[in-house]
Amino acid sequence: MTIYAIGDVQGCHDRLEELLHAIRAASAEAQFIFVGDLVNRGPHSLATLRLVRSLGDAARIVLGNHDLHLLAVAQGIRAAHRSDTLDAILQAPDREELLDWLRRQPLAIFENGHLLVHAGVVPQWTAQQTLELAQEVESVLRGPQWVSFLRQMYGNTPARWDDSLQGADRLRCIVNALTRLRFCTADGTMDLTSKGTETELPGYMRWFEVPGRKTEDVTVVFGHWSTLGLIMRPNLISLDTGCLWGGKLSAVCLEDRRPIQVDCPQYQRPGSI
Ligand SMILES: Nc1ncnc2c1ncn2[C@@H]1O[C@H](COP(=O)(O)OP(=O)(O)OP(=O)(O)OP(=O)(O)OC[C@H]2O[C@@H](n3cnc4c(N)ncnc43)[C@H](O)[C@@H]2O)[C@@H](O)[C@H]1O
Repeated sequence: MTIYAIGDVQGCHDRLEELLHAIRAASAEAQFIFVGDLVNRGPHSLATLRLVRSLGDAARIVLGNHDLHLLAVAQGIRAAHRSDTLDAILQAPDREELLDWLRRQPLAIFENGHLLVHAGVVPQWTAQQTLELAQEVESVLRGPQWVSFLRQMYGNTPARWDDSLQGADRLRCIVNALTRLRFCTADGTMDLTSKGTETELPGYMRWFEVPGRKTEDVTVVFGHWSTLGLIMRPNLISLDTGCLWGGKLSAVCLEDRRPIQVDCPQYQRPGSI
């Protein structure tokens, strides 16, 4: 089975259609794993959601922070941001089916030696532990308490994972690592504010450059961090190539690591948000 991981689409539906076309030209039976942030800030979030859902069993996704943001806005828990492009989804006749489908998606997937998450993994977590912790959040999102979970999801604390964390703090820490992490310290303390490629905060580094992180034995595939661009290392693939910002939309074949990219017009100007 040929599987392509696909980076952050963020509502760039037409670019996604072009990318899927290019992938299928290379491999007609290809399957897809999206690394999250299907929606928001780009022009066609509704069409993107419908397209990915319509792929059925051929597509899997992990949830990103913008996908969770959509769920929270739809429940009236968060106000829409001025740069949001979610209105068409919120007004769509199939809104409930789409949102119900979205909230049942995982936050981490393991596929043939690859761990796929939206943003990152703290250094203390093994791949197996990451999947188990993701499942804790997934079961809440799929269950009757999902709206109250979203109410408690926001915030940057606790900044450091501890196995003894309980309740909302535990779930928030898991969500923040999997969907928002960029920089952390060697002991896994997260900085959830810096967005560039480097941080000047002493002791903080890119999460995937923490020496001895426990996911070094698998290939972690992630999106979220558009300023990094495409990174391919033996045990790492970074896939958000700034489609939204006038970069590219990228896919990488998990079997042979062949990248396929399409160029994107600039929908948002860097620095304007
Ligand atoms: N538990 C939780 N707690 C809090 N919030 C939660 C949450 N769960 C979900 N959320 C939600 O998360 C949402 C987004 O938060 P934000 O903080 O707004 O978004 P982000 O995903 O961190 O950054 P962004 O989307 O700008 O990232 P990118 O790498 O593309 O871009 C990064 C920067 O790079 C810049 N950039 C891009 N391309 C560039 C280029 N070519 N040159 C220079 N700069 C560039 C851009 O200007 C941009 O500022 C919020 O709506 C919130 O509701």
